[in-house]
Amino acid sequence: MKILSAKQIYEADRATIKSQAISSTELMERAAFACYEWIIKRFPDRSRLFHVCCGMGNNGGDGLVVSRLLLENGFRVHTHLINFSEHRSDDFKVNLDRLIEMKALVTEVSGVADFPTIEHGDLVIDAIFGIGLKRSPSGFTKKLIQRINNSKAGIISLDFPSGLFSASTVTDKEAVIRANHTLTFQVPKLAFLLPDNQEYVKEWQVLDIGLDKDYLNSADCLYHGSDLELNKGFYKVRKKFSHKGSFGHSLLIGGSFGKIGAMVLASRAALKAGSGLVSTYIPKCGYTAMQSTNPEVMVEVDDENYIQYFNFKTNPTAIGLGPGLGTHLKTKKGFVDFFSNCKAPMVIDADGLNIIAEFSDLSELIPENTILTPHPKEFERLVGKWHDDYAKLDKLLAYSQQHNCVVVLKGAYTAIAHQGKVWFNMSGNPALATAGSGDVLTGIITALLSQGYTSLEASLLGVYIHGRTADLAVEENESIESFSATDAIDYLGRVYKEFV
Ligand SMILES: NC(=O)C1=CN([C@@H]2O[C@H](COP(=O)(O)OP(=O)(O)OC[C@H]3O[C@@H](n4cnc5c(N)ncnc54)[C@H](OP(=O)(O)O)[C@@H]3O)[C@@H](O)[C@H]2O)[C@@H](O)CC1
Ligand SMILES: Nc1ncnc2c1ncn2[C@@H]1O[C@H](COP(=O)(O)OP(=O)(O)O)[C@@H](O)[C@H]1O
Ligand SMILES: [K+]
Repeated sequence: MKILSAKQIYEADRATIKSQAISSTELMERAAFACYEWIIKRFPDRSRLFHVCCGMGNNGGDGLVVSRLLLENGFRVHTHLINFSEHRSDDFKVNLDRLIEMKALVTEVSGVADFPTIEHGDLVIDAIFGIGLKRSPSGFTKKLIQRINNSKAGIISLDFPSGLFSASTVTDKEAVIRANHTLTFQVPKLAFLLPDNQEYVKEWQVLDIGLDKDYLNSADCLYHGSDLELNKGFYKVRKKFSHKGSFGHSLLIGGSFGKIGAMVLASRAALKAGSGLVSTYIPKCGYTAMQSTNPEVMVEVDDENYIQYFNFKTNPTAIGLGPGLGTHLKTKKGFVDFFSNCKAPMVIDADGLNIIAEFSDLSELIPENTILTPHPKEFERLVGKWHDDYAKLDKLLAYSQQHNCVVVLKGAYTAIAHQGKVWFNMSGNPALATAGSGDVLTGIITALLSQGYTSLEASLLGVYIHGRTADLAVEENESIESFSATDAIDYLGRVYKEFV
C-alpha cells in the first residue's frame, strides 16, 4: 500500500485520464459517486438535511456531484458555494451548471451573514478544500470552518478535511475542519497517520476510484502502509518436514527485581509467535516465576536482582534485549561490553534503548540491521526533541539510515523506518496502550527474526500481527479498556490463521 504525495496524486489523475481515455469530469463523477455510495449506506435516512459546503476547486466539484446524486435519489440537500476566490476550476463550473439545471437549492456564501443555520442531526459534507490547499484558510472561510466545527452536526470530509495541509503541519488550528469521517480517494494520506492531526481526522476510509494501476505500481514512494496484503507477501508457510530447529532459538535478555513480568510476557510471546526454542537470561530472583509460568521456556540466570555479567551459554539465532532490564550502574556497564561485541541479530527495547541514549557513542556501535523498538519518549532520548510530526519523521529516517538499522517507532500507526523508507502499520487500536504491550512486541519480533525473517520483515510482520491481536479481540469479546498484554499473546493463534 503506497502513500502518495499530493504531486503524485495529480500525476496519477493525469495518467488515469490518459490510459482510460476518460475526461477529468468523468473521473470526478467516479470519485464523488464512491463518496455518495458510502454516505447513503451509512446515513440512509432521507429526512435528514445535508449541508454540502463546496469550495471553488475540484474538491468543491466533488461536493457538487455528491449534492446532485443525493438530490436525484430523494435526499434533502442545501448546497453552499464558499466564495473565497474568483477562480473556479473547470470541473467545478461544469458540475455547478448541472446542479443549477436541476433547480437545486444552491446559495453563495461570501460573508458571515450568508452562513447556513446548521441544526443538530444535520450532516455537513465538507468539500471546501482538498489536497490543493496552499495556505491556511482566513477571513469568512475560517469563520465558517469554526461555525461547522461548533455545530452539533456530523461532518463528512471529502478526500481531506479542509484546512489540513498534505505535507506540512497545520499553522492555524482554528482553521481546520474536525471531521468525524473522511472519505479519501485511492490511497491513505500521510497527514491522517500523524498524531498532531488526530483532532481533525477521526475515522477515515479509502475509496477505490480506479486510478491507473501502472502508475500506482511504479510510483516511487517514501511512505508506505503495512497491511495484510504486504505481510502475506513474505509470510513463510511451514514445510511438512520442518522441525523445531528450523525455527530458531530466541534468547530474551532482561528483567530486574520487580520487573520479571516483562520477561515472562516477552518470552511467552516469542514462543507463541513460533520461535522453535525460547530461552531467557534473567536475574536469579526471577527464576521461579519464569519456570512456573512458562514451562516451555529455558532459563539462565545472572546476579541476584539485576543483570550485570551477560555470560549466558545459550547460542541464540536472535536476541531480544531490554524488557524490564532496569538501569542499575552495573547493568549499564555489562550492557555496554556485551552490546559492542554481540554477533547475533538483535531487537533492542526499553532500558536497552535508554542505555544507548545515555552513552551516545553506543549508537555508533549498533550492529547493522539491528531492530530498535522505541516508543516516542525513548526515541526522543535517542535523537533529541522535534517540533512537529514531520520533523520527527525526518529524524526517524535519518537515524535508521545513519546507523543502518530498523527503527520501529511505536504508537498508533507505528512507523517502521529502514534504508530511507517508512512503513506505517495499519493494524491495532488503543487497546494496545496497556502495560507490557511493548514487551509482547519485542518477543514477537525476536521470534520472527529467529525464524529467518529479515530485520525489516520481522519488524513489519511483528508489528502487524501485534496490532491484529487487539483488532480481533475487540471485534470478538474484549473491550478496549480490558484488553491486556496477556490477551495479545492469547490472540496470536487467531491472527496467524488469517495468513493461511
Ligand atoms: N485522484 C484524485 O484524488 C481526485 C481528486 N479529486 C479532487 O480534487 C481535489 C484537489 O482539487 P484542487 O487541486 O482543485 O484543489 P482544492 O483542494 O479543491 O483547492 C484548490 C482551491 O483552493 C484555493 N485555495 C487554496 N488555498 C486557499 C486558501 N487558503 N484560501 C482560499 N483559497 C485557497 C485555490 O485557489 P488558488 O490558490 O489557486 O487561487 C483553488 O481555488 C482533491 O482533494 C479531490 O477532492 C477528484 O475531483 C478527482 C480525482
Ligand atoms: N493508540 C494506539 N493504537 C495502536 N497501538 C498502540 C496505541 N498505543 C500504543 N500502541 C502500541 O502498544 C505498544 C506499547 O508499547 P510500549 O509503549 O513499549 O508499552 P509498554 O512499555 O507498556 O510495554 C506499542 O506496540 C504501540 O504501538
Ligand atoms: K474537504
